[in-house]
Amino acid sequence: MTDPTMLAGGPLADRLTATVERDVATLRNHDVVPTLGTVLMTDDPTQRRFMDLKHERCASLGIETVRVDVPADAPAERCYDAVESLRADDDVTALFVQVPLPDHVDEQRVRSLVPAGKDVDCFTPENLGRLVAGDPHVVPATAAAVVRLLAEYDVETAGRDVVVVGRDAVIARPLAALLSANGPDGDATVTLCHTATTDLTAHTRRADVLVTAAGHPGLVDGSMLGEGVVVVDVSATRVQSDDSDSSGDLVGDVDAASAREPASAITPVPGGVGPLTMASLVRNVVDVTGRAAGLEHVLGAE
Ligand SMILES: Nc1nc2c(c(=O)[nH]1)N[C@@H](CN(C=O)c1ccc(C(=O)N[C@@H](CCC(=O)O)C(=O)O)cc1)CN2
Repeated sequence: MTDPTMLAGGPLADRLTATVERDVATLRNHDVVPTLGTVLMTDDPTQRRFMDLKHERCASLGIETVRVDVPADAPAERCYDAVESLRADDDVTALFVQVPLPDHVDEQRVRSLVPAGKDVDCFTPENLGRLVAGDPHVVPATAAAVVRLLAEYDVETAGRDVVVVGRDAVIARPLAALLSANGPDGDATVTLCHTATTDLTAHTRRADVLVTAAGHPGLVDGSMLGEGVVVVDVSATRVQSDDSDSSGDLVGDVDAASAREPASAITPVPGGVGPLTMASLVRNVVDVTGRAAGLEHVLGAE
């Protein structure tokens, strides 16, 4: 048995982040301050931590932030108001809404409130439509991270069967659009599996590349995989560890121990897609800021 290649996201994230750091300095030299406004409406500690990490990363790169946290049980209007205030704030150049939102919040309404020009997550109907039509204005951070990871590790997608487990509009659907698009990093035959899929194993077993984004630890194990599959685990769910003092372990959807045997390559959790998602997000912050200021041409120049 050969050990699978570990598709580590950290080194790729470091390279991408270095380009962001340079471009932030360039924008600031032109008196433009990239500023990310965020909205978080959850009590989930893992989601709160992801938001903390975003703000820490922005601060370390010279990106200003405005953070609005809304209690999960607050009226939905509080969420809409938060997005509207960031939308109206001229100092805020980029806007991000963390999902999932509570059930009583109308996510479609939130999507429509985000201005397309400040959207760093392909969250608005306009930007999602452009992406599906093959003319993306912005590529959502997690989907961008998966595509970059596959390309950087020379995982071929053209003509291959990619199975995505998940069907949300922030990660799974944009990813399916990108991987099935005509051209480099695309040309795959993509199947989306979800809770109503009758025989998940039949799909996962014939995948050349399996991407899981379901948020269900242990949903996929080694017995459900075909020989040589490339496994990209997007999910990161915190589960209680044996050590009751710790805050728990971060795990993906795939049981990594049993997946090692059939897989030819696999992303670690943590340390796989997550770090690259963060880097892609700050890249998007700089790109939308530069575009709005008419400074697109100076980005990436150094
Ligand atoms: N609107 C969106 N909401 C959410 C998305 C998204 O892409 N758009 N994805 C996740 C949260 N997320 C980004 O927003 C995110 C997830 C994971 C990480 C990360 O750095 N993970 C590290 C571990 C970090 C740790 O130590 O806890 C890793 O996997 O190595 C960053 C951002 C849900 N919501």
